[in-house]
Amino acid sequence: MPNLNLPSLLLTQGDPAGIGPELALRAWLLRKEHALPPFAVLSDPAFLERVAQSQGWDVPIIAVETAQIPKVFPKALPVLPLSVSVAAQPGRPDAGAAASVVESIERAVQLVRQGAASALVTNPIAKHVLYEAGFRHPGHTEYLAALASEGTNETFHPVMMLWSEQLAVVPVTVHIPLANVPSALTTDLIVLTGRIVARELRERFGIANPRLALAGLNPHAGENGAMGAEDGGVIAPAIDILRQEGIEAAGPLPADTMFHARARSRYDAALAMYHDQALIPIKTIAFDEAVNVTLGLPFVRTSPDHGPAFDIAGQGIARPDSLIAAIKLAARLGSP
Ligand SMILES: NC(=O)C1=CN([C@@H]2O[C@H](COP(=O)(O)OP(=O)(O)OC[C@H]3O[C@@H](n4cnc5c(N)ncnc54)[C@H](O)[C@@H]3O)[C@@H](O)[C@H]2O)C=CC1
Ligand SMILES: NCC(=O)COP(=O)(O)O
Repeated sequence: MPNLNLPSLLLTQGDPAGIGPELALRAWLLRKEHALPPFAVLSDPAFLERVAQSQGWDVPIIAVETAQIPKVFPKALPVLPLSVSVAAQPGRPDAGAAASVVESIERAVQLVRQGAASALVTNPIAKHVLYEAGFRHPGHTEYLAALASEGTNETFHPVMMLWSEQLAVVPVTVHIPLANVPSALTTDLIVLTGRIVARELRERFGIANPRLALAGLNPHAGENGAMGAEDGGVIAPAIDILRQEGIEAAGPLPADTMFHARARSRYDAALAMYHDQALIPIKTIAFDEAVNVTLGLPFVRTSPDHGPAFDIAGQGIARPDSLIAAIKLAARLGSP
């Protein structure tokens, strides 16, 4: 049975030509099996009806306001209608759909900030498609931080964490070209990221004394400076500062030997220095289960670990596991 006592979640539409819309429908179909909390999708109800029909899935869709989500959820997929209609051909991304993608994210953030829902689960977007339409943020992670600070005097440093039962990883630098990583990597940035991760593992994940492991940047963590200066000159000083603040932090560790099973048992989260150093191990170990969670925001945001998978969109073969894991984690972290 779906657990109707849990607060409602909001799912964004994601790229309508990708697998996000069909995964939202699948998650609703699997709601009882996975005891999912009530959720609604911010999209065009007629578009989602067409997606369900094209797959031959029996998913009644009802346009709602947030207060109605728990009541409607057991019998139909609640949808918060957007101001625009949505049309898309599976696997054929079109920058013309960007307005609906962005509205879905913005309205979901607004509603969560107003307390009308407990957390946000974003469906995948293709960043290059949004860039074509003038979107200026590297991805959700950075965009959500900008939305979170709107109308306040606060700024938020968003931290991307990919989490699974087997491994949690955090890229310290995120959506930047590899060539820019060494100059973007500063002791301050690593310390700030480590503090946020330690705090949220404690406060949101309930780990009393989080253990962090920090990767080096260069082969063999720099081989005592012979293979790069960042490990000793930038990362090691950050680890010293984190330790002085009482945070358990190991490293800089050679990245090639810190992700096997025995090594993973020694830490709660690995801080990697760039995107692929973090995401390759977790997507190799736990592609179907891992969840992307943004730390450092004043609200909970999770997402599946994968992208819009245009190559299989509309075929009904995309696995809903990571979206379901994202819904479960959002419910857990968003519970009062
Ligand atoms: N949270 C987000 O919005 C994310 C967005 N992206 C975006 O995705 C776009 C495309 O990236 P790709 O590298 O192609 O990654 P992708 O994750 O969309 O696809 C990579 C491969 O994994 C497969 N795959 C992905 N999800 C699957 C699922 N649920 N079930 C079965 N197979 C699945 C795809 O079919 C493809 O072969 C990029 O533009 C990137 O910006 C990537 C990751 C997360
Ligand atoms: N590879 C993960 C990813 O790109 C997710 O980015 P975001 O849209 O969640 O910021």
